[in-house]
Amino acid sequence: MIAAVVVDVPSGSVNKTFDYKVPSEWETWAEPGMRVIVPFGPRKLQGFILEVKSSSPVKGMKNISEILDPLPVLTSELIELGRWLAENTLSFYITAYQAMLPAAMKATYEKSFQVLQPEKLPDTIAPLFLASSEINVNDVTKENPHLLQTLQSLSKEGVLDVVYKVKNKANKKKVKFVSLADQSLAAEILGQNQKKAEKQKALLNELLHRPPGEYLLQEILAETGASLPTAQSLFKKGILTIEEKEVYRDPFQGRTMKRTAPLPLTENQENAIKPILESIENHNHETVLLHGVTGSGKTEVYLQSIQSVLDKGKEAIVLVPEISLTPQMVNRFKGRFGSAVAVLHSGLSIGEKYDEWRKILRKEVSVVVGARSAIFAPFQNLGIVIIDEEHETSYKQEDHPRYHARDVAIWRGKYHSCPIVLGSATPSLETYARAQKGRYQLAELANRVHSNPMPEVTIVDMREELKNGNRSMFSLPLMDKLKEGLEKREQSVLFLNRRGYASFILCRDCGYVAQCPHCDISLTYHKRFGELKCHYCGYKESVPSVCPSCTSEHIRFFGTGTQKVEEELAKVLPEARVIRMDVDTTSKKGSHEKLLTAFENGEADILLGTQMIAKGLDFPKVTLVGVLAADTMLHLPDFRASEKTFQLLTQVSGRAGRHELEGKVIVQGYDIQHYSIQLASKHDYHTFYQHEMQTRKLHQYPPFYYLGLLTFSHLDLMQVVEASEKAASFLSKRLSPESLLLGPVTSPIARVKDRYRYQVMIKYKNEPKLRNWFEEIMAHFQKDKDMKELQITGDLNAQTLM
Ligand SMILES: Nc1ncnc2c1ncn2[C@@H]1O[C@H](COP(=O)(O)OP(=O)(O)OP(=O)(O)O)[C@@H](O)[C@H]1O
Ligand SMILES: [Zn+2]
Ligand SMILES: [Zn+2]
Repeated sequence: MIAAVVVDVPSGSVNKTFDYKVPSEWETWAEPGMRVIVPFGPRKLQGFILEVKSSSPVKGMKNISEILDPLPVLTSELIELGRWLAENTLSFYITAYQAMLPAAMKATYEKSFQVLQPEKLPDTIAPLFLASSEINVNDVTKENPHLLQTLQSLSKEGVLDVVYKVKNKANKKKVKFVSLADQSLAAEILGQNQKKAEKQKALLNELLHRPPGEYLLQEILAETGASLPTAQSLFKKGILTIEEKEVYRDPFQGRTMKRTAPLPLTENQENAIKPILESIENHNHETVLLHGVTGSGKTEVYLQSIQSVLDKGKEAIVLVPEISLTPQMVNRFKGRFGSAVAVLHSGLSIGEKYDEWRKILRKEVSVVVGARSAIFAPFQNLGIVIIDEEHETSYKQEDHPRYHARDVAIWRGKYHSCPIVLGSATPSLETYARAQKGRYQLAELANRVHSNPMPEVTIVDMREELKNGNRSMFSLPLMDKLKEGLEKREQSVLFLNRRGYASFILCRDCGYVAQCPHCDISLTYHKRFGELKCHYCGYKESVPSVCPSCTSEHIRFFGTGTQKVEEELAKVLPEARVIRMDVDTTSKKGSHEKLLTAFENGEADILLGTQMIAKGLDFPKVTLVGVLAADTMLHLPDFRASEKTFQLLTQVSGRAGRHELEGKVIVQGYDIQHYSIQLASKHDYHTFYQHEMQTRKLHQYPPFYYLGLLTFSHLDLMQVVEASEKAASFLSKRLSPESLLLGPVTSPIARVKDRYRYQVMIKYKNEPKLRNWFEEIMAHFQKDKDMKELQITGDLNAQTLM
């Protein structure tokens, strides 16, 4: 039997399978999708069996060294998906497969020296091998780096051997369980009148009073004050059984979840769920866009759709952006489906993630709630995928493999003939446009549940405030409302948009922000060169000392941090209790949850935070939402700036007045006339969509064009310029006349880790060979010896140009 194996070397020359012999004793065992260890040159590497076959034209095949899994970890579906993924994201097969599995399953490699001829060891080296005939290369490098060269030459002479080992990080957690082995013996000991057996008796007493069965040894010891040796001596006497068993690390241990029952759906929800249920019922693939305003009850529609999938014995994946994967969110799913739910997110330890993932593989759960990579959950009977907040940019992975979870979901939906539900209050333009064209079905929830009104939004012009002598970061209307909330004992949320901070220049008198004359994009301030620059076309100008629009001298970089806001609050509202949530206060594990719970329990009046408080939160007592700098993001060098601003303002406003109490939103900013702010305040997605589509069309951006992006980086500026120019001219000779080639220009982040970055951008509608051209360019420079240090990344559907 022959196994075709893809090995763990992410490189163009080995981006294919290699044939290995399967030793006859493993023939009944080896299957596609299993991890194996194989010899590769002098090394041993981890790999995946992609195929087993009976013959191979290859001569002198080596044997597989080891099979790591008792069962395939990649299903046949995932093997196929990995191929598609690698080809469409221009990444290596091995990278695609590794992205589908928990990090714990990726091998680490160890190299060590082993003594073959001890008598030939020189005196300088011999002491190293006193304790063992083998030493780890890493230990040598750490402790005796000067000996490394000698060791290497000794291995060339055959005195030492170099041994390569593959280490598996995936470890299972084992825990001891205890039970009574002999009830009558136990009773006997309890009856004896021995003083010193006090602890033994307590232990036995505890077990005798519990229903027969096994219990965590740790727990019984803690309960009775007995020690491990006490238990062990009872085990030796045959009174107890102690057994080690594998357990899952449970990040939700000890938490009681209130079970929830399905709510009777409103008429709107009934209409919205119809196309989803139909797709489930008819067993056909359909992508449904669930466009529902904040608080319209989208989650209940998800829950009931999942229920109908589970009723059919199938499984469900729910994707949630990392940032809104809060305990509150998870509880809504665990509360409905209990232990049938696995959770995958980056807050879990490597071991916890591995355990959650194995529950899926072993079919012990049927619902997964997780961030982007949960889309690869190895379900074999998938019945639905739900992507909540589908517009979130975090669904696109900005590293190899550069996949978008939405595309993977739709691929899997076709494979399993099941519905994909994209939910959002502010769908991405791409998605809404597809729904308009009929490629997706559109289901709308235009009102909040029980017709709660959308909160009233007031926009405050901070230029006016400044003119009237208010130099504080809080406008008068916001101060009034904050005070009112305090008096009424209601809660407020203050949101500070930190992205885009200090990178642009703003006139505090007229709101002027410097724009590129060619690209409709704000210019970015480069402090080092004292200039303003366009990251799309390379246009630059020097920093003005007075505002070009109103000649004011109040032209400066803009920015405030949450900490500063907190200090200000303490000055103007000393009686307010404030919880601050930002990267600093939530870095410790569990702190995120602790802060939210404290706020929910009414331990604070004001929740102050960044992006991380914008989404998914549902607090009944929140009546006021204040947005401190609504327009900062507008000036990022990003063609999605308006869309992101609209989305964010809508999400933040959605936190107010979701229950009985009426909500109010105050939005502060300088550039408040901008349509994304004006339309968000009116909760008018449709007009925003129309307006933004026109802008995108005019400037040839998605969804009218796809963006292809090649990024080059090199330590040497000349090399990177040369390579990117060559690539641009190669492409310009081949692209169809409808496509546009822009660049090469420096990347928005012009240098990372001392590497200069350049990019070439292609705006295209239909360029079926673009993938091949990108591959050709990459292969060309890989062969070029002078370009060894050059790195190229390609993206056929870039979401951002950073
Ligand atoms: N059919 C229903 N009957 C009664 N209450 C409902 C119903 N559906 C949803 N709700 C309640 O309405 C509130 C808002 O619903 P939900 O959070 O699902 O909205 P959403 O559209 O997901 O909001 P967002 O996009 O802001 O997260 C929740 O408290 C939910 O329990
Ligand atoms: Zn001005
Ligand atoms: Zn420009």
